[in-house]
Amino acid sequence: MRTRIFFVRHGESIHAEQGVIGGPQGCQGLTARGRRQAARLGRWITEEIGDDTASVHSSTLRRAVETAAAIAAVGGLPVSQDCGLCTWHTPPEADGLTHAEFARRLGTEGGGVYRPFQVGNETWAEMVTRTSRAVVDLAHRHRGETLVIVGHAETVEISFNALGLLPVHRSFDLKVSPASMTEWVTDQDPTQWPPPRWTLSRFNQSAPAEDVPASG
Ligand SMILES: O=C(O)[C@@H](CO)OP(=O)(O)O
Repeated sequence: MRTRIFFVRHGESIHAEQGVIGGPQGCQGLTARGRRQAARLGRWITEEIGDDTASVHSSTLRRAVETAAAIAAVGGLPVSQDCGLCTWHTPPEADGLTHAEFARRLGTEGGGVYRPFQVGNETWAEMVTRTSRAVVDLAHRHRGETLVIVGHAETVEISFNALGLLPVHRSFDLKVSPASMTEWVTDQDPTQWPPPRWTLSRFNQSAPAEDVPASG
């Protein structure tokens, strides 16, 4: 029994171009380039899935929902949303602010792994637990299948905690590009105790270039 999870970071997004907090209000979805990236990613991932039973799961934020829809559309895959897969649950009053304004209005001293960097924000440890729970629940429900999880830079980073069982605080950074794919695989049962051993088989990869049909 093989269980495979493709973690995808959404395509280029309007909130990143604007440099604002992209919560439910601040996220305006993908840019035109981001939509093209998502469609290309969809064609690549659909090919990689082959004949496996597969499903697509995204965070509830528009940039991830649009990316997931584009991927699911290629192979006619079922798609669902889970707020457990969202990036930081920032306070509502921060949604749509620039990062500088967020820090100015709500920044607080003594932020760390278990304390927030802004008043009312989630802590890193809380997000690791919330996202890991969502990922592990999906692996349980879909054991023996292939899952596409479409989220954020943090969703991909936290796959190292959820599946690789790294400690909550990492002593190195991970670069996760928009429209990238990271793949984890296990031949063990994801519902077993002690936890299964997963293999990180690809990290932060972009869809390969496609042949452009000759015109005329
Ligand atoms: O919300 C964001 O701006 C970032 C946070 O690092 O995540 P992503 O761009 O991947 O959604």
